[in-house]
Amino acid sequence: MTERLYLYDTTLRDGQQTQGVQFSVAEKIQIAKALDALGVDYIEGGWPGANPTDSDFFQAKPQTRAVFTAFGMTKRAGRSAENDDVLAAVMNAGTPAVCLVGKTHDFHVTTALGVSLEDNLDAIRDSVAHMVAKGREALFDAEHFFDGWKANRGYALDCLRAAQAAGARWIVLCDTNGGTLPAEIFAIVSEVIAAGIPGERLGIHCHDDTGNAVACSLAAVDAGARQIQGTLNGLGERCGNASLTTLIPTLLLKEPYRSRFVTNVAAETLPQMVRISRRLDDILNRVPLRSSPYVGSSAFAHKAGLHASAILKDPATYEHIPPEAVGNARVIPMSNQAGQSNLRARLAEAGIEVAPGDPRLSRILEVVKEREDQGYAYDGAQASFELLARRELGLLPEFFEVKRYRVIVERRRNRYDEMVSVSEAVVVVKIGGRKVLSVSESFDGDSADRGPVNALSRALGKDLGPYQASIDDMRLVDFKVRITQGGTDAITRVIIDSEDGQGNRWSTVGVSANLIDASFTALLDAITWKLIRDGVRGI
Ligand SMILES: CC(=O)SCCNC(=O)CCNC(=O)[C@H](O)C(C)(C)COP(=O)(O)OP(=O)(O)OC[C@H]1O[C@@H](n2cnc3c(N)ncnc32)[C@H](O)[C@@H]1OP(=O)(O)O
Ligand SMILES: CC(=O)C(=O)O
Repeated sequence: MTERLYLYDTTLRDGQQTQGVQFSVAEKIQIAKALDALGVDYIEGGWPGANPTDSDFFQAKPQTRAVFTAFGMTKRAGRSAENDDVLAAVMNAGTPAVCLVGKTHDFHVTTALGVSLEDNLDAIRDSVAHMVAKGREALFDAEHFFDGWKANRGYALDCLRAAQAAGARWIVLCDTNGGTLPAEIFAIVSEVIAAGIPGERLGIHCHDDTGNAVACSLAAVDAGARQIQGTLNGLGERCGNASLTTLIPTLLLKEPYRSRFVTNVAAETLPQMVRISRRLDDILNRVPLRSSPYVGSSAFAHKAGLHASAILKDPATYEHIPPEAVGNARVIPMSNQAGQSNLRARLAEAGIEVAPGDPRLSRILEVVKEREDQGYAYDGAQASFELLARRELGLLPEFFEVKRYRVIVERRRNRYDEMVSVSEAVVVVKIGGRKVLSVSESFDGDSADRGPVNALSRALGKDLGPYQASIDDMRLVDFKVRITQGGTDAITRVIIDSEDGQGNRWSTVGVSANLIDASFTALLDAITWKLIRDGVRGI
């Protein structure tokens, strides 16, 4: 028989405690809607009263199927729950559920709160009873529970019992400092259940300080807890919380969870995981983590020749699930780890069929390996790889020839008498028999200079005659620089990501001892690849 497992999302509260993350009200609304579509049971929206954004968000929150939850802390000593203004702001948000964090580690009660152990028990009892009396579903986040258990298990348990007796629907065991390991979590949750707090009322809230938040959450479920708290992409204080982006596919696809439990997340929603994860990164303006389980762009990337060879025979040889199950895609990148199998797969993706054993395949592999030895990296720059292969196969048309280019960077005063930098680029290309000179400044008068590479990109893309229509919707979206060897022989590798109006995105690479030359090579590849993709004919 299957058992119900509840998912509680705290992206909008603990996720907002991530260093560098600050959601606006509009962003919180977008994320709440995405979480609701995903099917989590609870959405913790923030701490009303703690800051204007959270207060405004609770006023503007969307209608959701998920139970909307406001977060706060137990009442402070010396006043009743009824008269605590911080708690009143939380209750005034009017949510059907309220989650209050309270101390369960004796050391924190005496040191952080500076109150007696009995006063803290009163605060838990009184605050939970207050929520229940107001008709709210009450959750109690037992802060530092695992450390508290190890220091004084009798007291930690008394805190849970106080919340239980006052009517808390859920008692959530928090590994607040994130230092507890999975086996210990399993043992302690088992002992808590044996001590009389039923698993159907227990939740788990883990932090990832040892990289084990997901494993710890699963260990708590193995021991009997029936609610998991987590965040999208594992956002959260310090190293983050248990990632729901990892947990949800695990619970739905992996045994014993798949057969034992049912969650509110429908199997049909699973292929949305990559989209939801990337949407959050977009909102945060973060580059998605390639190595994220299930949803990262490398989660199904098969770089090594042995892997790629077997994958082409049967993907199950090196994949734990089909990538489509979570909305991801298989990638077989080219690099110096590759063999002919990677190469043929990549060429086929680019629409180039080459027969097995064709001697040109070995030649392309040799060139890739030689160039990677010089500092190129093709596994993150597939468009440059395709151009290299086409060149060796005689399939690269000539579009234009770069005769020369120049960039200057000048510091000068603007009209407000402020010192500003101005980058100016000149590019001369020959298209057919015609020479074209283009000049561009990456400065619009008053605002900040956008740099020499931006100026070069604008000059190169300014007038390419017959090709202009194809490149007009191109834009440079990311620029990464890496020094591949230090000292006076330093080599610079530049990777440029470009995008067009149809949302296609491609990466190109350039390498040189000179940053500008490396950038120019990558820019040139970006334009050439776009012309090829658009089926433009050469001169
Ligand atoms: C484990 C977690 O992550 S819980 C979530 C934590 N989240 C946050 O802290 C973000 C939102 N917090 C805030 O905006 C502010 O801290 C506020 C508005 C809640 C409080 O601000 P301030 O009144 O200025 O207090 P400050 O932040 O300096 O300190 C927290 C106070 O709460 C007390 N406190 C901490 N936990 C609890 C608790 N569970 N119950 C009652 N009081 C508590 C502390 O002892 C401290 O009191 P003190 O000032 O008398 O020493
Ligand atoms: C409540 C919470 O966020 C914690 O204890 O980590």
